[in-house]
Amino acid sequence: MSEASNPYAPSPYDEVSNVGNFQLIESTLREGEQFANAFFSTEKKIEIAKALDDFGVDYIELTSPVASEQSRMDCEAICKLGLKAKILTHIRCHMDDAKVAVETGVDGVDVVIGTSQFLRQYSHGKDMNYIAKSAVEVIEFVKSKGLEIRFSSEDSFRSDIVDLLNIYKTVDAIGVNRVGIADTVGCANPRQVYELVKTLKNVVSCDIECHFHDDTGCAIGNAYSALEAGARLIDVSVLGIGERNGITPLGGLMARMIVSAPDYVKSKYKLHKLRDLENLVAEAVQVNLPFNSPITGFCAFTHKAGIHAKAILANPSTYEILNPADFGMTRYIHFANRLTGWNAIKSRVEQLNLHLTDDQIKDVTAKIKKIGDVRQLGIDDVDTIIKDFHSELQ
Ligand SMILES: CC(=O)SCCNC(=O)CCNC(=O)[C@H](O)C(C)(C)COP(=O)(O)OP(=O)(O)OC[C@H]1O[C@@H](n2cnc3c(N)ncnc32)[C@H](O)[C@@H]1OP(=O)(O)O
Ligand SMILES: O=C(O)CCC(=O)C(=O)O
Ligand SMILES: [Zn+2]
Repeated sequence: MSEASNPYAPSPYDEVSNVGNFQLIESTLREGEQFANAFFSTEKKIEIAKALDDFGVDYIELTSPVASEQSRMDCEAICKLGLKAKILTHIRCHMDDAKVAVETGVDGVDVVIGTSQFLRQYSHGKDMNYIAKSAVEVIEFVKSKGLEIRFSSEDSFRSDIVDLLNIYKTVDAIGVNRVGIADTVGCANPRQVYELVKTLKNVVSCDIECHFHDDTGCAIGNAYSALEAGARLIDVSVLGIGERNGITPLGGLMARMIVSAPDYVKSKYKLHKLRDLENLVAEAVQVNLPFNSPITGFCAFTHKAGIHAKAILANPSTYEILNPADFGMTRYIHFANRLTGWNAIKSRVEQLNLHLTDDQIKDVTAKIKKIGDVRQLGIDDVDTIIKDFHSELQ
């Protein structure tokens, strides 16, 4: 489908939308390292960074170099790989951290500080004046080293809107490359995201980056809303790994975005590498790929009920918004169950290279459903039922 005739594409009148012009800040090696199971050796970090680069992400964000001596050395090692993606590290809004960060060889620094009352009171204990003063100091210092700098307000959606807009205005005025909005606790909904991004867009001239946690299941939807409202960059991690239940997953966002901006997504990202990338990270953090992951979940392109199977066989678009071939995947018609129908069984009969009339196929389908009523069926069971039925007719 061309983007002009695509009903899921942004309207041409929607001037602020970046749905067809977004960038990814890939944070598996920063936010993802905050996932409960994560421990990445230097070799594993390098393998993941190379795979992310090959996939085509725009930025790779790394753990703060002040987190530990090895974190600092790993940051330096990844910077030396000469990847196409720009390398960022993520630090607190403090000169001590900034001084270490700029020596690692990164292309840019992502600086963050909590602006909500919760974090101001219980995390760093600083007021907005102090935050603004230290932000200006850190930003000017990082810029003086010729590096990209992003300023982000942690817990943006529970921060006072006037405080937020003031601090963003201040950092924009001194030439920050991006400002970040962070839904640190996953409390925001798509409408709130749209409104905040749209408001911010009228206040700053730099790009807007967004970071969404998935505590309430909105991380992909919120990312989409942010882009619709004019945000340019979205933070993702492979499988969404991060603090608690994580952030916007790379694969899930690709699924959403390919529907709305197919040409852009297909030309920019090597989508057929997604499964290998997810397997690499899943193995590194010792989890299985979730069954319900968009695209790579084991049943993401499996069709089971007879009504679905019939229509899918006639035209896959009936029950698929994503084309598995775009991701190097294949669809599967699950016919070994009592919800099957004669059209699915007919397709299996043809695969087995047997010849039965439609009435005969309906009879054998009834047999399959009868057995499927009393026990779980496997492919072999159904093939045997079909072959026996066929032999008895000879
Ligand atoms: C929402 C996010 O995910 S933000 C990114 C989170 N990433 C990390 O935390 C990186 C890994 N962290 C670490 O290795 C450690 O926490 C370190 C090295 C950064 C700090 O370690 P410690 O000095 O032992 O402090 P600790 O972790 O107990 O507490 C955090 C400190 O940072 C301060 N702080 C927290 N956020 C910020 C901020 N954005 N800007 C400046 N200072 C901050 C807190 O006030 C506290 O300082 P304190 O020593 O005066 O109490
Ligand atoms: O730096 C940011 O924008 C986000 C930091 C973070 O991980 C969060 O607030 O959840
Ligand atoms: Zn986060």
